[in-house]
Amino acid sequence: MSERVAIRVRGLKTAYGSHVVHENLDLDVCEGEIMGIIGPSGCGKSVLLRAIVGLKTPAAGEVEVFGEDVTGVEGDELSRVQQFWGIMFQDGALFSNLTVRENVIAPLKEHANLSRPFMRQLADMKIRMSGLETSAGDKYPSDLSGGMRKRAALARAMALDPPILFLDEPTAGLDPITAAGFDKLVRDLQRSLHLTVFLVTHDVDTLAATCDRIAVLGDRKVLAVGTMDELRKEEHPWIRDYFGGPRGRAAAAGVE
Ligand SMILES: Nc1ncnc2c1ncn2[C@@H]1O[C@H](COP(=O)(O)OP(=O)(O)OP(=O)(O)O)[C@@H](O)[C@H]1O
Repeated sequence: MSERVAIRVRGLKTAYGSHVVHENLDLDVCEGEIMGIIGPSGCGKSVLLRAIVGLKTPAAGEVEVFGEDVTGVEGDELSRVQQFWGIMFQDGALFSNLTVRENVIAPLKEHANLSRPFMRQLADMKIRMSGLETSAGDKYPSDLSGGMRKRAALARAMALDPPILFLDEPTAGLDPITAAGFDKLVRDLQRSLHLTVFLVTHDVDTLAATCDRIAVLGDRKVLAVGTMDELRKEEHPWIRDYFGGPRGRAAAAGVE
């Protein structure tokens, strides 16, 4: 992890009508780190992700990515800055009428002017990097298991070799063994490609296995940021319950 900030959020406010989700939220994610984002259900983890990647326009505040102001960018400008990141949405959000290969090719078609055979080669490489057989490229999302769909979604998120990955609850709905395999994949890819990863999760095992630091959201802002060991010393009741509960203790024991 470097000291260079990959994602800088300052004074962020987001709202849906009169419902304010974030207010005066600050967060720095350093280049080359996996930052876990946790917090109670409905506290605004996914909305924060959406605000950073331009899918939710902030009511106030700024978002910078690699020093570039990306707040509220639109049109061609949005299309350009979108190449900084790949996103894996909570439900995978694969196009059900396209094969896995065509799903991975979709962002290449949109953002890169490449020949069809080259796009195919690149897509197959990403499919293999995600731990799937090349033959999975011919399958439709409905033909895959939940774990394979997640890998296919990760392959698509990596299609354009983005330096940043946004992962929204990547292990939700997976059995513990499949989830652990996915955690390892994320960690291995992050290390080998020096990715910056913004990872929204409820899964304390995922935090323990993958994250360098963790940001806890609550009360419309970031309550605390730190390593798991640092956060375990926090007095905030939700943080104490999260890390001090049976699951938190079991995850901690697993990494000791
Ligand atoms: N499109 C929308 N319209 C109105 N309100 C929304 C919309 N999207 C999110 N919200 C509200 O914003 C708040 C934060 O939602 P968000 O999905 O970010 O929570 P979360 O922390 O990711 O929750 P979870 O852990 O349950 O996935 C919630 O109160 C939610 O109802």
